[in-house]
Amino acid sequence: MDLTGQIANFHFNHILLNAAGVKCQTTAELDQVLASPYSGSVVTKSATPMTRPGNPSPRYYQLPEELGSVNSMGLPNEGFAYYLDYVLNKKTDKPVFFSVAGLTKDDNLAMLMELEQSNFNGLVELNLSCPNVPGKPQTAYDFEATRAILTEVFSFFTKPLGVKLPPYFDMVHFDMIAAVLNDFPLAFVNTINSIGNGLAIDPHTDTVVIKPKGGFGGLGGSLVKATALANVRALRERLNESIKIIGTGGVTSGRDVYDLVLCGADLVEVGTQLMVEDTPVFERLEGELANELDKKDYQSLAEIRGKLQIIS
Ligand SMILES: O=C1NC(=O)NC(C(=O)O)N1
Repeated sequence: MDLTGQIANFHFNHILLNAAGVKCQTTAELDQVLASPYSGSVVTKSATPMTRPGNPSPRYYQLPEELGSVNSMGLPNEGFAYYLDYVLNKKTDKPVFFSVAGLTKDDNLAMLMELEQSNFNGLVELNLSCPNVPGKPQTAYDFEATRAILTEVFSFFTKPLGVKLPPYFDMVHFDMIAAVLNDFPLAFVNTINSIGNGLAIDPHTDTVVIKPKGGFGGLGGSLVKATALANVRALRERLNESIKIIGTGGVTSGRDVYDLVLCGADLVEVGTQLMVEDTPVFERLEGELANELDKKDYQSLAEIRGKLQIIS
């Protein structure tokens, strides 16, 4: 059974990997994801130029009844140089994603320039959608700002680059972001980032569940699955076929992986459920995915990729 994926010149023997932010802040975590026989890759925690402690704790909360998670981490990371050192020296035959999330356009441009001039031979993800830095907007909700930064980036960047997008909820917004992205030689888009600024309440104390921003945080896990499917499907229908899609959000079972591929995903990322189960989740999900394909006598993901049927 062929459960592989392809982005640019990179072949992935398995389509599952971590979502940026989960199990990827330290070299030990990155090594553990890469070491899983069922992960196809790893993505680093989104890097800022300098190390960052992030927001005050509690800043991550697992919702009851496996509904999902709320987070306001605030981009805690070891700093750009730490991850560059890791990816330049790590021996692996799996493609690696390097995620950057500068707090300013200049920070993003500086990090991308350093990556461009380095010997890094993986894929780069420009995170335009972190919802958790107080006072900072999710850039990709501003279509002109997104066009402006991509114009500057592609004036010098030649390595495989993708963007991490926030979820959109309006068909016109799908049209507008696709019109921007189709003007650039992107290798991929990764959709969705968490659904920004949700709120959860502890019923025992009548209190919010995380400290930053009065309790407002990004939503992940099963409660975001319908939005993740919609964003993968809408962008697959609108983007040039040269722009591949990483589907992220709402994955807790092999059927969820199958559904994202049905909507057009080339790779699939796991966030909240990886926090819950750790790296054994990759083996469980791939096994369940293979069972789903078996049920319908499919031999490969290629047979179902983008093949979601509508009611005519
Ligand atoms: O892009 C991000 N998305 C999230 O949901 N959380 C992290 C963070 O807060 O660092 N960043």
